[in-house]
Amino acid sequence: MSGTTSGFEQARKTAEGLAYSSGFGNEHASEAVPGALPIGRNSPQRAPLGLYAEQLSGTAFTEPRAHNRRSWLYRIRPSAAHPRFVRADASTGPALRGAPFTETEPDPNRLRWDPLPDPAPGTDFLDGLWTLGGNGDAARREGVSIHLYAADSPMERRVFGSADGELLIVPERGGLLLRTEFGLLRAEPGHVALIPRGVRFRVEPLDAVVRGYVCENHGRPFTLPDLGPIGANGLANPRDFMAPTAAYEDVEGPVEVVNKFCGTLWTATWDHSPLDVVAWHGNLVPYVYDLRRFNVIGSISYDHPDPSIFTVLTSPTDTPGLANVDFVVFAPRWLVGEDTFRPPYFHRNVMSEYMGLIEGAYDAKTAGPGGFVPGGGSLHNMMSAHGPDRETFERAGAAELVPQKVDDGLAFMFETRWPVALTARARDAGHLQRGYDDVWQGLERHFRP
Ligand SMILES: O=C(O)Cc1cc(O)ccc1O
Ligand SMILES: [Fe+2]
Repeated sequence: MSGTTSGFEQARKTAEGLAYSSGFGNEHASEAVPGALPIGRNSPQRAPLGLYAEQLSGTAFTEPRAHNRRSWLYRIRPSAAHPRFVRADASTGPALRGAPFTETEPDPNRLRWDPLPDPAPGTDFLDGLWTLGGNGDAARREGVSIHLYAADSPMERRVFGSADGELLIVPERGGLLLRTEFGLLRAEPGHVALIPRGVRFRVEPLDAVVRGYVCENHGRPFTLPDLGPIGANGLANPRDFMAPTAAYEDVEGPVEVVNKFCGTLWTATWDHSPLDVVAWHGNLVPYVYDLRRFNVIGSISYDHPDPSIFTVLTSPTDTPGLANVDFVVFAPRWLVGEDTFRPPYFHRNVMSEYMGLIEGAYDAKTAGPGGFVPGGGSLHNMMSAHGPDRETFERAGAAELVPQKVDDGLAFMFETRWPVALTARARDAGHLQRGYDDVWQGLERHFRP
């Protein structure tokens, strides 16, 4: 079916009033049929209601309890009952690529893209994935892949999952209904959805055209950052992360299951839907989070704090304090700094920064066509000098420093430990802006010794 009005209206109806279970990292539990969840044990001799018990591990069995993530799924058939996967041909996700990224040399230049072109009619979420680039190596479970998507059609009799990492989906235009093994999530622009590594799902657009960004995290699972002296509350509060409640598909007949594995896509046609989980419990679950619930903390005296203060989720590495990738949001907030240049400062950063815009404008960049626009993105790789454009610099240097509400936009950043190498497609894209460097032209010398 193509993206007909009735398609997304039906999906909207389904998405209305979805029930969620709240809390990041909790031991959640849910059953779609009473009695489906075994009590007091994970793997009884015979699971209730004739279901199969299956464990899904997101961390090694032996990782410390505080980091350990796993869930138990009670399903109509075990995932093991599937035919052989074969390499997907180029017609499946033709613009999707994986880490390691070797098509181009990492580029020290500041780069910016306009939004993806509209999808060809009949494009579903998976076919609509377009990889910008990334770093690390999916097989070594480190680094990230950065994708964008544009789609207009539901994934029908088609399910996707990435063995390469969890997927942080950031809708920018149009809502998504995510039908996952754990149940249904609705993600609208301003929300993010987090699908754990390997969890299978399919996407139905809730609007005629949907567009957004995806951070595929090959490293350790995203977690909430420590709060240190901030205290016990603040930034993204755990209770605002919503897990689905169990909902299953009892569908026989061919379903294409696509698996992203070590950077490439593999496909198999199953004789039933893998979204057949009737009950589950555990702490490895998908979430949806409303970025507007982010509790923004910043300076109430002077200076512009580093953007790490805006970290929603972090994927740690073995080096204390060093992230594989941080997901950072620039949410509505007050600026009150005295004798302070209030927008982001000029800087060169050892980390590499990919930024996107969900709506409105970003306070370091001039809005409007040819600028940093919703659906577009910028890449400032390791040590690339960047910061406010000329107009912003001049405006902020002359501004009267009264309290100012920044509430005209929602921007985000994937900040990652290694440079992002582009796909050839991203390097050669028609929507790559030429002349991005010019935004820093005309920053004249004012030095008067
Ligand atoms: O480059 C950017 O716009 C992101 C950013 C924001 C900020 O407030 C401080 C540093 C930084 O890298
Ligand atoms: Fe930056």
